[in-house]
Amino acid sequence: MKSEGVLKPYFKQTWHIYLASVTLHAAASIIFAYFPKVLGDFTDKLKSGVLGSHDVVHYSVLLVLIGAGYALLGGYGQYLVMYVGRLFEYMTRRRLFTHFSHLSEHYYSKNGVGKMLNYFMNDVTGVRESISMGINQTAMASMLLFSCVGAMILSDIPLYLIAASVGPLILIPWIVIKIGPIIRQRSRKVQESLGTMTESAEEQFGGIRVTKKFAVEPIMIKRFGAYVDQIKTNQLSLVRISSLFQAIVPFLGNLSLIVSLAYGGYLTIKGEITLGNFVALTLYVRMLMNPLQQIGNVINTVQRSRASLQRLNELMAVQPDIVEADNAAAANLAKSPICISDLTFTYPDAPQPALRHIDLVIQPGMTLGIVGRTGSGKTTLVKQLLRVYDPPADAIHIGAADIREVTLESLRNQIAYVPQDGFLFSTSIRENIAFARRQARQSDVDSAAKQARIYDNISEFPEGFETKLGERGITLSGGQRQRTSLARGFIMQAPLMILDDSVSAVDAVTESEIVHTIQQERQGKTTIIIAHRISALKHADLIIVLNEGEIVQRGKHEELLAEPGPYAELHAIQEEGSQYASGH
Ligand SMILES: Nc1ncnc2c1ncn2[C@@H]1O[C@H](COP(=O)(O)OP(=O)(O)OP(=O)(O)O)[C@@H](O)[C@H]1O
Repeated sequence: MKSEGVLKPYFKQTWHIYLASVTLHAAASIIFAYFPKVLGDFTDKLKSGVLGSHDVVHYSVLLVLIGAGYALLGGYGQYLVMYVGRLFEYMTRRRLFTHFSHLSEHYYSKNGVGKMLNYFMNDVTGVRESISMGINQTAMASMLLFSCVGAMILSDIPLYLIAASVGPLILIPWIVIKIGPIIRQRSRKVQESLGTMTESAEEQFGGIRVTKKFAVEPIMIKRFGAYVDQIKTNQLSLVRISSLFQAIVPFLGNLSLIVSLAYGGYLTIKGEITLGNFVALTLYVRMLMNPLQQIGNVINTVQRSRASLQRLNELMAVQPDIVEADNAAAANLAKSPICISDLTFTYPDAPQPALRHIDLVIQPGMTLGIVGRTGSGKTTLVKQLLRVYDPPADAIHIGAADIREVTLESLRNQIAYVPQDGFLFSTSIRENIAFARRQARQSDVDSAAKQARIYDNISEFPEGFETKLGERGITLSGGQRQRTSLARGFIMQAPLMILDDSVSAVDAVTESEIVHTIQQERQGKTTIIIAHRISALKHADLIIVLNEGEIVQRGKHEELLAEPGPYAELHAIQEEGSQYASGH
């Protein structure tokens, strides 16, 4: 699959609007180029004393028509190009978001959210400026240049006078070529430092509670201040070169004006050109200044946005790590066993495997418990079943099919994965629970909430299930959050439910109620429970103990208790703890 980049699909859709806009700009510029000619003719008639009152009316009407035509055509052309510019932002942000949503977890673990936001905001806007303001001004300016030079050549103004007057202006493109790359390089530095600051801000806002608890605000402020300082330094260096550029261009324009006034004035006094031609020449030179300056500005903007465009195109070219196989077929997790054989998995760039030689069969309908110390590979194992990371070929089969040849949609629709820290969105509790089942009835939401033992808490909120969470709403406690995301898992009634330490933040009594519900509600359906507390999984049909990516023990609760090993040790520690807690 080849990426089309961001501009190609956009221009495919909008080229006719651009064509209309450029045509309107061209027409406006041609009309406007008549302005000095009309004034020149007027001056000549005035000077030769043949100007009658009907001539005054004639010239006035002509000037009004030129002004109105320029404003109407140019204005409408401008509107069109601004309109398509906004369309670019809209289209590109939508495409970027769709693309982001297909990228794998691995991509996100390597690229911070701040970087993504930077792509979304600054880069898209930067490119939009180039292709709306840039194209608009380039079209307008080049047409005006073309028309002015054409009109001057067609008039009686001698070519050598035109050449001398316009000469300094010709230096402008040279200046642009010299200074442009420096501007581009400095601008890239500004963008990079902005990206770093956004990333840091995002992380620090995310971790603000931790910062406050540890009272380390001054350190964080200082660290953030360093990023802001870096932006200031980079921006000042950009401003210096841009200002130099912005100053040289008008200076050259004024130089042209001085030459045309001095040399043109001299030739007029000598009678070699008419006064009308002198007036027209100075007006033309004045008129040429703006478009040339605009072209300079546009080149500046385009230089700056080229880096943005490059970043966006590179991003659109990133291929998701997990892709659907051509021959992918839907899996049926309700009927097919999951067979894991000799699975060894290493994270990209990791020095050693996170899972080693895993052999396991998960029969449909069974409950599997997974225990193990932190970092032993529990989450990694279930992520392989979700294909968050792809396992090696032939390592996991669902029925007869390799999991890599199963459609992602069928897999993810049939698995309810409840992580330890399920993310809740800033919307109503109802929408959070019915996240994967948008059409769920209220009765389904109610029963999922009851199963997750969160129903009573929600009912106590004045707005019940419509209570908003997050920035614009209330904040749930850690345990309430966990149970809300547990309800989100229950409502799916999926053939496979994975509880990844999903009741770690609830009290022991509630946990045992939830475990009891799981046993009842999920009879006949496959459930995987990852837990640190043995009480949460001792009812499982099979329990595996992971250590450093390997299965070191497997069996039922009683069997594992009977053999010496980490399971019995963990049980002893937890039993001791609970006896101590209950005062025995
Ligand atoms: N995205 C990742 N990239 C690289 N290494 C990772 C990634 N995620 C986890 N690991 C590493 O893989 C190993 C297993 O991690 P995993 O999250 O599976 O452990 P876990 O048993 O679920 O731990 P916990 O009980 O703390 O949740 C750890 O050494 C961890 O550092």
